Amino acid sequence: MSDTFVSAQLPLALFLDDDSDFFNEIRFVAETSGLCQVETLSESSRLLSELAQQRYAVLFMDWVMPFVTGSDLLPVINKEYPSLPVVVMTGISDISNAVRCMKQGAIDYLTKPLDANRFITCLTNALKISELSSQNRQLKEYLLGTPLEKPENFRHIITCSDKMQALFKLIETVAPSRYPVFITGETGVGKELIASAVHKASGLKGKFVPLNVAGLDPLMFDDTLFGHKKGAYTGASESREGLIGQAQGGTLFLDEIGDLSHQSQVKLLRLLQENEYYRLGSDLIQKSDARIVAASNRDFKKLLSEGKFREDLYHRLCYHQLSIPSLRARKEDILLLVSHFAGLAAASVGKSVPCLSAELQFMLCDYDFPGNVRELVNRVSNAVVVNRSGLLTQEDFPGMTPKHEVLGDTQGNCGGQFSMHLVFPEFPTLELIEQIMINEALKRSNGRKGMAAELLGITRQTLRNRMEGFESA
Ligand SMILES: Nc1ncnc2c1ncn2[C@@H]1O[C@H](COP(=O)(O)OP(=O)(O)OP(=O)(O)O)[C@@H](O)[C@H]1O
Repeated sequence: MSDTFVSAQLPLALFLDDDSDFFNEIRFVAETSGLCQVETLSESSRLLSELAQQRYAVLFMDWVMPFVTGSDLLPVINKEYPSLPVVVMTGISDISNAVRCMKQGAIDYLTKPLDANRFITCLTNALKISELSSQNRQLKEYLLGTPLEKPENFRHIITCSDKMQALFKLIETVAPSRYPVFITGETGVGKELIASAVHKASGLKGKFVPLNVAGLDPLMFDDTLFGHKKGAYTGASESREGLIGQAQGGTLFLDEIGDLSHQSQVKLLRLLQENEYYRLGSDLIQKSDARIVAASNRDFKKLLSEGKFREDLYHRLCYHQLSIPSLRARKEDILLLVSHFAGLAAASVGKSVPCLSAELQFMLCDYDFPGNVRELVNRVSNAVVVNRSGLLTQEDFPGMTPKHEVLGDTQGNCGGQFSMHLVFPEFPTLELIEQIMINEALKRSNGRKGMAAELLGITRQTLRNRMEGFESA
């Protein structure tokens, strides 16, 4: 291993090459660039033990080397150190080799003899990628690692998903800033709930004022948002404050912002730029300090490219962005939400909370819920109201097509229409069936034992005992 060059604060780049003349050239250029410290290695067989020390920000690696070649090493490096940017260096200046390296995961490709400018650009890019992936890692650790500062701000959102926990952490980070927040997510994922959590976490003393802008023509938008002066138009017998006035010192939540007319987009842009507005019929400037939170389930890339939404307004609105995962991307929430809303629905009609048959639980977890939580709430509430037996089954959820066939009949009993000989040529033992069911439940619940136990209709402890039974058998 050679000496270390330049300042100790700089990131460390490792150069692997069996040609020591080439090292001198590299060292000189990298050293004078002041971008990084340089270490060199000439034996490719030592590379993996060197990387195991996790000291390097980037790796420049020769492709053609005796014994262990670049093509032997690259797949291993990508698997073991996926965030380490690797640049391949070789004397073979053919495109197909370059394409091969990039396909195997190299971020760039340099040909020898070295072009100093090209080398510096490549080094700068590699260091930038390394910095970004390290920031990304730190952010991920932060978002998942530390507990929420004020979990009470999120109490009304039912979830056990890590993705939602990470979103809550992000909300705690951005909420105190006064800049706009843009919330995206499919219909029914809970954008309004998240907007109100942003307001709570912001600590703003004013009110949370929601406005759904879909279907508001420009005049209605102006009147609702900005208010009017008495006599502003025929029928305006009293002056009206407007929602932006009500949101003073608080948060204005603009839902379905993708549906805003062009004319209203201009008005909103002015409000965001100047924090000023006029009431209809008045030439007195009003000041606003309301924090704007907007939401949409529309495809903004498409709206922008079709010219249906102003780019300048979009960029102002999405100073901070929050993206809510769909329910099918956090299936672990499904049964939790079902049981919460079944409890609420039962209480609202004075019934006791019904149980869920095992195959219904399978079906619910298997279903995609295109309407997300809203669809789940509606389906569960309807099922609880119409059910009379106290056991919810597939029959109580009409029109829901499971992706996979569910074993069993609609009464919650296994058997019925199911042709067992198609699956088991020989009659299976109960133990075998149990093992298959437990494996399937663990698969569907991504290994979460609590949820798997719920799916199986047994306690977590029973599941644990049965699994231990298999292991010791
Ligand atoms: N995690 C959750 N916990 C409890 N209730 C939820 C959750 N997510 C959504 N809901 C409920 O689901 C319903 C739909 O949520 P919301 O209106 O916030 O959806 P949305 O994303 O704004 O939908 P749209 O894009 O159609 O306006 C509401 O009744 C909301 O309270």
